[in-house]
Amino acid sequence: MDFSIWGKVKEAKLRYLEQNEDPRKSPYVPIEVAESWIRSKNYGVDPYKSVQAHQLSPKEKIVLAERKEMLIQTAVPLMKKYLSLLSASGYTMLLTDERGVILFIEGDKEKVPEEEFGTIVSEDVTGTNAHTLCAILRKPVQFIGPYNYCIHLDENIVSSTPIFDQYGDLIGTLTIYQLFAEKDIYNMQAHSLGWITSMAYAIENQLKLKQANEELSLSNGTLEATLAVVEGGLITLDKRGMTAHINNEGCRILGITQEETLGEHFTKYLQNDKITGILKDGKAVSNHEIIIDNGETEKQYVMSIYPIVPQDTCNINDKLNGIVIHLSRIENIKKLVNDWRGASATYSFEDIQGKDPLFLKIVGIARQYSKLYANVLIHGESGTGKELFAQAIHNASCPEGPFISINCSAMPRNLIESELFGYEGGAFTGAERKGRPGLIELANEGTLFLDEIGDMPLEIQPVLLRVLEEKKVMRVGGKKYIPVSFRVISASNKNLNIMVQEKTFREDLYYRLAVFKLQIPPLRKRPDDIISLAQFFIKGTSQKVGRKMPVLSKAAQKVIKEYAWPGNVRQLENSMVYAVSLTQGDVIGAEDLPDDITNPITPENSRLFSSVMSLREMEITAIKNALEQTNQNIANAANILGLGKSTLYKKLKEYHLEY
Ligand SMILES: Nc1ncnc2c1ncn2[C@@H]1O[C@H](COP(=O)(O)OP(=O)(O)OP(=O)(O)O)[C@@H](O)[C@H]1O
Repeated sequence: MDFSIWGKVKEAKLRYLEQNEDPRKSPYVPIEVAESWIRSKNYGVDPYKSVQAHQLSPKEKIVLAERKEMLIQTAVPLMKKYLSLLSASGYTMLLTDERGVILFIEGDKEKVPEEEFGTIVSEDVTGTNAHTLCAILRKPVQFIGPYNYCIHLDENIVSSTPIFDQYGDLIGTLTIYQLFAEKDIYNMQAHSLGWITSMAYAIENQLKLKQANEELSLSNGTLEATLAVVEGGLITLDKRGMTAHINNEGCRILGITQEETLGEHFTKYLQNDKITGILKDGKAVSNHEIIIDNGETEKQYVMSIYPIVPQDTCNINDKLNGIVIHLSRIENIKKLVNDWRGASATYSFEDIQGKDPLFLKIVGIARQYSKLYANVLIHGESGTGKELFAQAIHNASCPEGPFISINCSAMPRNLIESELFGYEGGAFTGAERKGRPGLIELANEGTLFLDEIGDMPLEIQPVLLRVLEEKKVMRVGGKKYIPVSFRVISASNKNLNIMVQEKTFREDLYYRLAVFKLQIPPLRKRPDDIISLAQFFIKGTSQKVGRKMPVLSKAAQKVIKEYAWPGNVRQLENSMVYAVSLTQGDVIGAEDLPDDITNPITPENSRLFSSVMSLREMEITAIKNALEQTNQNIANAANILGLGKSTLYKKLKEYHLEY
């Protein structure tokens, strides 16, 4: 820099200030400086006033301190260090933000105006100065005193350099200035621009490093947080199969701690061919069923494995960096399946109506049973409410678990085994490719309700017994056992004790099922409940169809009280639905009740019907004959009868016929 022009610049500035002579025409004034003088004049800056800086408001200062925290923390220690190294006095260093607001000032304070954090020293306030010009030009500048717009700064020499962030955005300026009168000026000033540009460079590098570290720790934190909330176990292995990461759920599933797994080969805690496979061929595995023994229990999980490959890789075999294993509880999937197939219990103990003392005692016993996780056998005539009790017990003990109901009499014999136990892919002709879990597997952690258990085929009984004893099930055609835990509630209207004596039901299975027994009394044995139950059903039906609840006439009450109700509560419910639908007015008369209730077949009047067979009897006889002729073949019998197979099953159930 040529310091001999000092006086020439001073003169040019005075001519501009006093005679308004265009400074751009002076050969001694750089064009950027001349233009800045013109802007300063237009801003109304007074060049003869020594202190004219403004302060930010206290609130603005707080915001600024937060915004520039990282820059201040990085730059200030460096500035202090450089200043302490300078033996000569008379130096001042200034750090500003990109708008020209002071962030830090340090040095020979006696010789510079008293400025502090938050002071605005921008071009529009203090006129042309080195740091604002360097910010405008986005490059280092060196200033001789008279370049400054204000006269009182004429004796300074200043070097300013911009500071950029990692994205190339201007975030501040670094300035060093000294008084012209100081000794050794040529020598020192020649170096000062070099000092501050290298300092700014060092600040920028440190900032980049800090920012990169911050981003890394943010992304690490995000990853950790994500892995912690992800449902299921997550394990990351490197390409050699060594464990790089495992989340808490993963540890819980495997029954191990992070310390035991990290850096260890996966085979130490999880033996699986699929994992070995993907480490070799890099091919993802999705939804593979797996059984894991965590040292205490064996549980079923669904495992998916994903290869980790660089984003730009097409051929994963060459560049597998590692794999991510995801383990989720199979119960989540089963729950979904059960929700879809409506495998849940709707009734609870509150839904069981009745005030008969004997009946209430049974409800109390059932409540006790629900607290103990043991199998229950419910005996009672058809329609007495056996399933209602089963659902209530289930809901009182494990409402979250599935309630899988199986009607043993309605299930086709040839399908019962695969329905109950499931099957592996290709186990038999017509089996699905991937196989299917059975109802017992789906009942895991819930209740398996075996309705009409007396109709469970004898050949299936030992298999069911084994499942109940060993608490594990093997699918048809399968090779491995799947652990299961469920409560069996079975129901029967047949006397299983007699069936055991007649050897049509296995004794060992009977004792497994009948840990607790419930005997539901028929409706005729609790006459006090008949009218209240009838009214309960009338009310429910009227509400459903949105009409006023009709009253049960005295005559109707007499009829239903005297009737024997062979179909029990179900028959009473159906009769009340019928009566509500038939009644036009507000009263249900005896004539509104179904015929079989008002004119029951009694020993006295049965003679009238003896020569004529009822439709029901005719159907039963026809079905029996067809089954006999076809050697119990349902498909052929249905063919002979001109019925669909499912209709025939329904009728067999309805008439309680064996096949
Ligand atoms: N005490 C009761 N309170 C209210 N409703 C009842 C009661 N008992 C039975 N019901 C109703 O009667 C109908 C038949 O009950 P449920 O199906 O439980 O009988 P079940 O003994 O299992 O019959 P089945 O032996 O024919 O399978 C259901 O609609 C049930 O809600």
